[in-house]
Amino acid sequence: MFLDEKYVKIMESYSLDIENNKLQQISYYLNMLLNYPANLTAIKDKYIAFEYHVIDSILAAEKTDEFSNAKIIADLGSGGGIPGIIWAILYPEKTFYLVDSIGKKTEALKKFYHELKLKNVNVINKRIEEFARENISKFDIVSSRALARADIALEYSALATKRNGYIALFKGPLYMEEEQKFAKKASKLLKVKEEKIIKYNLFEEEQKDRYMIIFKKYDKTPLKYPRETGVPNKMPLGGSK
Ligand SMILES: C[S@@+](CC[C@H](N)C(=O)[O-])C[C@H]1O[C@@H](n2cnc3c(N)ncnc32)[C@H](O)[C@@H]1O
Repeated sequence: MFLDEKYVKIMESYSLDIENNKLQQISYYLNMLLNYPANLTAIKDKYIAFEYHVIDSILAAEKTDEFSNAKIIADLGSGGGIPGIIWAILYPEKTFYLVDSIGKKTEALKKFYHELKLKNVNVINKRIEEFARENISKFDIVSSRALARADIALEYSALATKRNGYIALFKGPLYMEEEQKFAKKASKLLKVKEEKIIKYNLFEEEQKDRYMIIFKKYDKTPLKYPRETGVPNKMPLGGSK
């Protein structure tokens, strides 16, 4: 399989060392993602997409210690498969559940994992609120990227997370400025606690700050959460938008 040297250079610039066969699979995935007939990502330049989507997913996982022991992980609102498909390529020994309510996205995800011959991916076409009620305390880590404001993402994630497991939210700097106060209110109700904030940078020149916000589930989440489908987003636990 052809491997674009520029991807290797980008990886090196972040001091990342990924086996060649995995990098080839990631490059094949990115090619499918960017050329898929339905629009799955706004970014059309493959090198920018590589940095914005792929490096973001890799750095987030590598910098999160909790990730190394996790065996079963959910990616809520996976869209075109970020981070779920990239993580499934990188960590074949872990099992991933990728959830999205939009049928054309889950169809694309099924095609991608089939083409990539991934054996560790489950794609679920469902609203997250329903998925959570059917998968209580199942996951070591429940993660999401660009899904919703932090308090809403927490309500979606908490029930399906194991006790002493983690919720991992991909966020930008606006988390501290705008979302943290909402997340705090929701955390108390859901029995989760913000444990740490992991910072990393994307794009050398612009130094784009990215954050993984890690919450620990310290007790059982009351079964009334997540509330009925659509309610978490309409009436967020942290207060009105
Ligand atoms: C902005 S996209 C992000 C996709 C991907 N995680 C990424 O970073 O590129 C958010 C995705 O979440 C899905 N989504 C939002 N709310 C949802 C819900 N309540 N249940 C299931 N999927 C949901 C949408 O369909 C969409 O594909």
